[in-house]
Amino acid sequence: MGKGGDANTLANLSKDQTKNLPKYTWAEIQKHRTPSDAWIVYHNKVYDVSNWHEHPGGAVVFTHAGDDATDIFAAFHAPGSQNMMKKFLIGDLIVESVEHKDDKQRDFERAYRDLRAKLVMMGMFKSNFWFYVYKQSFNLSMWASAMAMMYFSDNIVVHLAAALWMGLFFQQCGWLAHDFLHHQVYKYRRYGDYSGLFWGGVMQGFSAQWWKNKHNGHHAVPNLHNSTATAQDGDPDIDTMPVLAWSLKQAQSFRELRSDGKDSAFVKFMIRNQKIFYFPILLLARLSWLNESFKYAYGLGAASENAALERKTRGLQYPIIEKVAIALHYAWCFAFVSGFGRFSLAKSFGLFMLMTCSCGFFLAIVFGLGHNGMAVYDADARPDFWKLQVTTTRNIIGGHGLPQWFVDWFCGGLQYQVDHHLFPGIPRHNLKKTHALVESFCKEWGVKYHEADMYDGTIEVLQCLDRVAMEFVVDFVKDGPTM
Ligand code: HEM
Repeated sequence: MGKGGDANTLANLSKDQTKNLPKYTWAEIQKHRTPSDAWIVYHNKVYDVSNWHEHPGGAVVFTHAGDDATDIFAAFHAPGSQNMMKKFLIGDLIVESVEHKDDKQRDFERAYRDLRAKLVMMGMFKSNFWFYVYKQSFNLSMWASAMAMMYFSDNIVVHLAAALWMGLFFQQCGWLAHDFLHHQVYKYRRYGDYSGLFWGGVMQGFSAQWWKNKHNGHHAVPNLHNSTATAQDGDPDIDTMPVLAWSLKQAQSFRELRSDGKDSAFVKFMIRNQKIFYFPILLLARLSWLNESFKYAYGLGAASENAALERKTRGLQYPIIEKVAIALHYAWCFAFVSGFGRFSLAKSFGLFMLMTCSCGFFLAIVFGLGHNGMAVYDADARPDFWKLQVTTTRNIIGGHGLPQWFVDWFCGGLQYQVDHHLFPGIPRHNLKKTHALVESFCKEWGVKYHEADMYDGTIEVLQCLDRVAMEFVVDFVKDGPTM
């Protein structure tokens, strides 16, 4: 194990390519912002990636069409990937035309790129073999103990406890698959994919490629709204309409889909009461993800047009393994919830729902704490990479009776959500050290960094839902007929 990050990549590229290339203004770059007409900027060079659906990272490449992708590129790629960029190079950016950046902003960007290089030099991107041996052994022992409880006991209380324990096991598998599929663990990326297919597919029931499409998209544009209700240029994780809205604009977004331009009764009811529905929706999250994964892996549909297009044009990277992994998952789950053939259908279904809903809650509460109730941006108003990642994200700390060691274990590294978003390739055991540098960097450059414990963070999320619901109600009351 062990790998280095992408410290400084420009130098490798440009030697024989800089001469006689067309020069483009920033205004020109911004015109090419759709998948069929997509230009991106990387270290002041311009690349045309229009219709490049075969990109090994999938549709996420289009999230930065018409924009600067320098930092998001560094966040995702293995050293050496930039060599593949040559064939897309079409010109140079006229740096003076980038009017929205003053000298202070340029210094800031240089400083955070230097910080990244410093972290690479410090070995923060290198994983610890024994840490992951320990985490995987612990997870396997959770699985084996839940199976044994169901197999050996005839006591219903033990069966219920086993289903809950399995729900927690699924959550922990989610964190392991997350680390592997972000390529935090192995230098050789295929090993990370295989481990992700095991922990995410066989054990957790999710399609690895479905997850990458959704999760990498989220990382590229966290808390960014789609420009229209049908557009695919926003964060898929906050694409929760018509049941939850994270801003007034999002709450109103379904109007444009109706001929009368008004909100449906369903939207009005859901958004008005969204604070109440938040927890029940978390309980159902895993069911929805299982459904999306199954459809994606077996080619039966996709949750978004973006995912459907990626599935159609690129296919699955591991077509057989993906399908077998999910089939194996349901096979062992069936044995587990049926008490190895001893239980009635009703009891088996009840146990399935208990482990599925508890896992949904355990996973989604951490995701919610990570981003919900933090800043949301319109696609057009996206700030620079660092400010976007930091201001849309919340770290989770111990508090209100929950000790830090429990938070660390339960959140699986995502308690350092801010640091993880800035450097998704850093393995979780190095995030604490990384965090110290990130926090002081934010202080030095005046970027608002936020953390809260699980209780306070959840209150912030509910307050945000309530605030948006109130704004929405005021808005449609203002709009409607006088009573
Ligand atoms: C011309 C531009 C680009 C080229 C040539 C390129 C090339 C590649 C290559 C070779 C890989 C596979 C090896 C690796 O993971 O490093 C990859 C993966 C990836 N790329 Fe790109 N890329 C480009 C732009 C982008 C952009 C702009 C984004 C994000 C906005 C992006 C996101 C990703 C992601 C998330 C992966 C990892 C997928 C996985 O884990 O399987 N790429 N890209």
